[in-house]
Amino acid sequence: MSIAELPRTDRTADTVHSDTAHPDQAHQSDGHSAPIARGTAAPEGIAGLTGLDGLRAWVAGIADLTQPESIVWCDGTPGEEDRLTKLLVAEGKLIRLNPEWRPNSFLARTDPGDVARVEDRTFICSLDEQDAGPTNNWREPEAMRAELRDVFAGSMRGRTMYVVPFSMGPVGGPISQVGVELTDSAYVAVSMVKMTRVTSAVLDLIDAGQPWVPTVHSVGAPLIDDAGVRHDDVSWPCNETKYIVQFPETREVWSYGSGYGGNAILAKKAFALRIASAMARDEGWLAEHMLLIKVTSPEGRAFHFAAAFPSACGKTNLAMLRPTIPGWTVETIGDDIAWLRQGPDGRLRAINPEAGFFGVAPGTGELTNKTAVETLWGNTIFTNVALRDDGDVWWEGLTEEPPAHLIDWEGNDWTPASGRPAAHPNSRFTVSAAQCPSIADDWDAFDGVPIDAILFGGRRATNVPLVAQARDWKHGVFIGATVSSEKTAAAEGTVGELRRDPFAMLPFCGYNMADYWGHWLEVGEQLGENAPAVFQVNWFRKGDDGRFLWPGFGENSRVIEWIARRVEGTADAVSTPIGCLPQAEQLDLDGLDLAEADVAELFEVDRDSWLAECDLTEEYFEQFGTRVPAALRAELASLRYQLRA
Ligand SMILES: Nc1nc2c(ncn2[C@@H]2O[C@H](COP(=O)(O)OP(=O)(O)OP(=O)(O)O)[C@@H](O)[C@H]2O)c(=O)[nH]1
Ligand SMILES: O=C([O-])CC(=O)C(=O)O
Ligand SMILES: [Mn+2]
Repeated sequence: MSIAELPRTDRTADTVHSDTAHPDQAHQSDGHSAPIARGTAAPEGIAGLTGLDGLRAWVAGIADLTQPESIVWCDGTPGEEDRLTKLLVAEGKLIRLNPEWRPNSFLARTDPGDVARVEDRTFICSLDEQDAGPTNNWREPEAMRAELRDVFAGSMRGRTMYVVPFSMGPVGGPISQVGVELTDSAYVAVSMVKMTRVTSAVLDLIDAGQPWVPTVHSVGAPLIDDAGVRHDDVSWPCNETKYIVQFPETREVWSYGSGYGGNAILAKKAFALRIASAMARDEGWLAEHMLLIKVTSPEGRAFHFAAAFPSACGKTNLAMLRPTIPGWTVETIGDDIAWLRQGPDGRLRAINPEAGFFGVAPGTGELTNKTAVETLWGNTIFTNVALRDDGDVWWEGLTEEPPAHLIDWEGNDWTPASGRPAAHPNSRFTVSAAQCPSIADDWDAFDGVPIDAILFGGRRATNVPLVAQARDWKHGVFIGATVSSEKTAAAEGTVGELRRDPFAMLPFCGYNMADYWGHWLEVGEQLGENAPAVFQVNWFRKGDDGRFLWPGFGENSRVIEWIARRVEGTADAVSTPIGCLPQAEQLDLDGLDLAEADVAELFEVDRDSWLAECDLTEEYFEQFGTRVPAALRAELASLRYQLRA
């Protein structure tokens, strides 16, 4: 057996261990207090918790607080995953899919109230409110710690607490970081194994003194109540009250009440973006909501692009793009998060810190994203998709014709006449990156890949052209800072509402957004001549009749080609106030059935609506006061000047 089962025998978390456990895990913990009980938000991070002793003390402290029935240390081995998924099936928390169609794959159905990220329950608890900024929910750290102490007290009673040590990025790599998630959800533990590098090698790094990020997760549904009475479990335990809390100074995460991936797989949005963005600010690098691809031209030249699009705006699809134009290939490096740092050669280098994909199911089909469909052949956890009568899964867009009968994501009978989606719009798949047929050979390169271009995108029915190139880095930062996009089902709220989502980081920036823009400007200065080219793209512009003007998906390769040619210096552009656009004949539209009027509209820059957009930008900047970098105000002034010319 590869897991150390460590049942608690009393409140000091005495442990027994299996003979295959990491040698140091066998050490009996001594019930030191956890960081939550330190009573101070002093920015010493986990300085007091270095080494394995520090880790054990922290685990014991959290166990004291949350009172789990047993503690299991995870090491990410296949045997462990098998054991956990079998347990989840036995508990009715996962449905095993028909192995004939989908080997070693499972379906989870969440509570209908726990289907997406909860942005209004996501908190940045910096010491100074101004450091969280107006776009984050701020709470005073001490007050939040007191509140968390209350909600986490006894929250794991009757459950197992999993200790999940993980590396973001290749273990020991120069851009990588390590962390540990404590969770009372086996679904989350298994998801972490697919999404990150869970291995006992992380414990060796911690043992050697490497700093690590502590993260705590509880579904907030103890099985034993205050009177000591045991209750039956449910298939998706969660709590109506939710907290997703980041302490950027002490680099800690606390998540309570939700089992949904974006709220509970804490290595992902909470650590790799909210905490990591604050680390990156302090240390001179970038933690971004970006996909990473390697693009190879017919002549064999390789380019690497990073692209930031808001949630459910096409990152996974672009990361797995199948070019429709001859001679070009696109390979996948990452689909959601990138960490970027200037390398010894002066260039900006990027890694994908994750090791799996937590992708949107609806809209993923043979015609739109065949690579994803192939990636999902087996070893996949599906959440909130529909179940077919033959024991396989289905979602809107997987096939053109829906099956005649399904069980929908809420467990009810469904037919095409039901008049509601069979899969939840934010239903997801969780699968390891290694299974992706388009994964690049160097996707897990120790020191990352050199970035040639950065793309910013959003979901805009109007105004924003198919593609435009920023004049320089500063203009690029202005474009990134002012992106607006229609809201999607990836977060609770009104779908379709237009909102500013700077750098696609609105829900993920762990500090003041205006300071973040300033940080980007500084990184640009540091990169100088080596700074990547910056572009804006929009696959989602619509005609008056409401249909998409651009076919998107594989056809986006035509835009990728133009971008690569711009980087290479072999494609021309026309200068407009908002940036450099391709002339129609410079973009390869061969074989596309596009009306001339539609092409014209795709590239239209309407001066009046852009001037109106400038007014909104000025208004938007106001909330950040004097923290808005002067360079961005200058960009706004220059844009207005050119639009009025
Ligand atoms: N019309 C159109 N739709 C697209 C295009 N690319 C992606 N989509 C759709 O947009 C939705 C979200 O796409 P994803 O690629 O999963 O988005 P994402 O940015 O990875 O989303 P997160 O995982 O939430 O960060 C899916 O329903 C896609 O089918 C495109 O080029 N055109
Ligand atoms: O975090 C999540 O729930 C999924 C995701 O990638 C996003 O919303 O950007
Ligand atoms: Mn995402």
